[in-house]
Amino acid sequence: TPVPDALDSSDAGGSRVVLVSMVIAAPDPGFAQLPNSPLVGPTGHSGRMKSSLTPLGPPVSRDRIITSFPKWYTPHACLQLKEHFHGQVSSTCQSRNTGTVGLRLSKVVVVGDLYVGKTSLIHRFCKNVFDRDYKATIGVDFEIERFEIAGIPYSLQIWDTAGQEKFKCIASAYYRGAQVIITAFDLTDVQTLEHTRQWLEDALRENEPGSCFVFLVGTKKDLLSGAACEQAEMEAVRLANEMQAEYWSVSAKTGENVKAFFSRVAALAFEQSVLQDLERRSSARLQVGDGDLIRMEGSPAETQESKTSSSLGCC
Ligand SMILES: Nc1nc2c(ncn2[C@@H]2O[C@H](COP(=O)(O)OP(=O)(O)OP(=O)(O)O)[C@@H](O)[C@H]2O)c(=O)[nH]1
Repeated sequence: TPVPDALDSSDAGGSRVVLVSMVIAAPDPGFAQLPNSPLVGPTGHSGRMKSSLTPLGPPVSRDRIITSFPKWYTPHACLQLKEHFHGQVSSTCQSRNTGTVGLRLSKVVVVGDLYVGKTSLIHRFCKNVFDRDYKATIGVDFEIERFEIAGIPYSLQIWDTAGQEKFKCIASAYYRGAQVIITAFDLTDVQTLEHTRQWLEDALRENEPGSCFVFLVGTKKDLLSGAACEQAEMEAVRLANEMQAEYWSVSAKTGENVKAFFSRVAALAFEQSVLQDLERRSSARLQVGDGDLIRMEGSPAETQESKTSSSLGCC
């Protein structure tokens, strides 16, 4: 999977211009390009891979430490109802036996119509800022957020994509390898909710079936009264269930639910990464340890036959 590296980001005529280039593929989609890896050059922009990402860097900030499993927003549209980490994950973390998970950057892609507030949501979480002025994203941009989950370092690489139709082809090149897809819509604009289906379909097309967690996020919660918000949420929850997505309402302006939402994203992605790592390691052990595991393709009779004919054909 090609790993894009943002090179430059600047303001130009009310747009955030982000130039991107491709660098050599990472071995596994979503797997960490180590921040100090020679594959990643200096970027000089907000999405730069900071050297502080190395395990020897400074500790993560206190509000990125997750010790108990973060709760859903509504039980009517959530990916998991449980309130604790998976037992196997807890014990693996306690024994610090999480393999490569601590070096992992899980890819999160944020999609949705223009002006719904994707950039604002990411900036509120990553930089704790809110900008009232609209600057359209051109292409893509990313931020990296470091967490400590159940005592293990973990990072999310959060991709902000352009909502404008004319940039869709650039943005869609970055959907691949996503562990999490966030489809955002504006709670005050029902059309943007309707469009989330298409955004999701486009993002899923670039990924393995069943490999992504999907979130549906209603933005600009501060602009709605309680009753209007409830009405909009009802529609959104119905659609979230159709999409098999977890639903959240947030406000980048006030910060409401923003941290809780990304903590939930990080915890779900982390738990899945640990479980996948355990599975990978146990199947690797089986293949190395079990002498019977060199399997022959086809039935024994076929195998024998092909062996015979091949040896007959040989001079
Ligand atoms: N009141 C309010 N305004 C918001 C909120 N989030 C975003 N906005 C405003 O909505 C406008 C669009 O926000 P952006 O974050 O740039 O939207 P975007 O989805 O990234 O847009 P594209 O980059 O074109 O895809 C800006 O003027 C923001 O200030 C919010 O939570 N509350």
